[in-house]
Amino acid sequence: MGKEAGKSAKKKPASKKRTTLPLPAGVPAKAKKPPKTVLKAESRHLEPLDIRVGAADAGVLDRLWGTVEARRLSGDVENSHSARLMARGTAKVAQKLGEEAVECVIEATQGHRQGTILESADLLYHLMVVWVDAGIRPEEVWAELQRREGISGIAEKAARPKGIVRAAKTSKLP
Ligand SMILES: N=c1c2ncn([C@@H]3O[C@H](COP(=O)(O)OP(=O)(O)OP(=O)(O)O)[C@@H](O)[C@H]3O)c2ncn1[C@@H]1O[C@H](COP(=O)(O)O)[C@@H](O)[C@H]1O
Repeated sequence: MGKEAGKSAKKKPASKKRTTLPLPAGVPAKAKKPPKTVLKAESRHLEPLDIRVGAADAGVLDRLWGTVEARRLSGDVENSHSARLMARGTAKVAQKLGEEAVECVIEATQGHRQGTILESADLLYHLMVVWVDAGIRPEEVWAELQRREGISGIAEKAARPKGIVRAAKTSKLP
């Protein structure tokens, strides 16, 4: 067999992969199908309530912050868990937040709805202790959240100037 004939014999079968041809101007590109995990999350519906909610709303966070701040001012380490925790220093306060976050992650990953609610409450309590310890008022965080309202996370990330992101050594929101 000649050299050329050998080459053609070894020729791979034509790839079944579809090639994408450029679309004519004005024809919108077909939206890419989101990953399965995203579709699964989107298909989830709100479950019946696991906990009796009564008149509870997010205002409870403001009140909790106020209570923890009062405990900080009182310095009553005998009777207050919050005062005792803050007396152990910022590193301990932050460590507790991390631990509660991990516990919340475990419950959520395992799909334990009730456990996720309970761990979320622990997490938010310890977040309030972090804010009080750091001298942060809830309104400061609410204002930052409000500033971000309506800004798509994907669009915001795509719009970040790459050079600045590299210089700041962070990919977090500014
Ligand atoms: N929401 C909470 C809340 N959630 C959890 N915890 C306590 O957080 C602690 C977490 O327990 P852990 O064993 O994980 O932590 P730890 O006892 O510090 O143990 P170590 O990590 O030091 O080993 C428990 O003692 C819980 O009771 C809370 N303690 C208080 N609050 C709220 O804070 C208010 C003020 O509480 P005091 O500061 O205790 O008056 C209360 O009225 C509540 O509204």
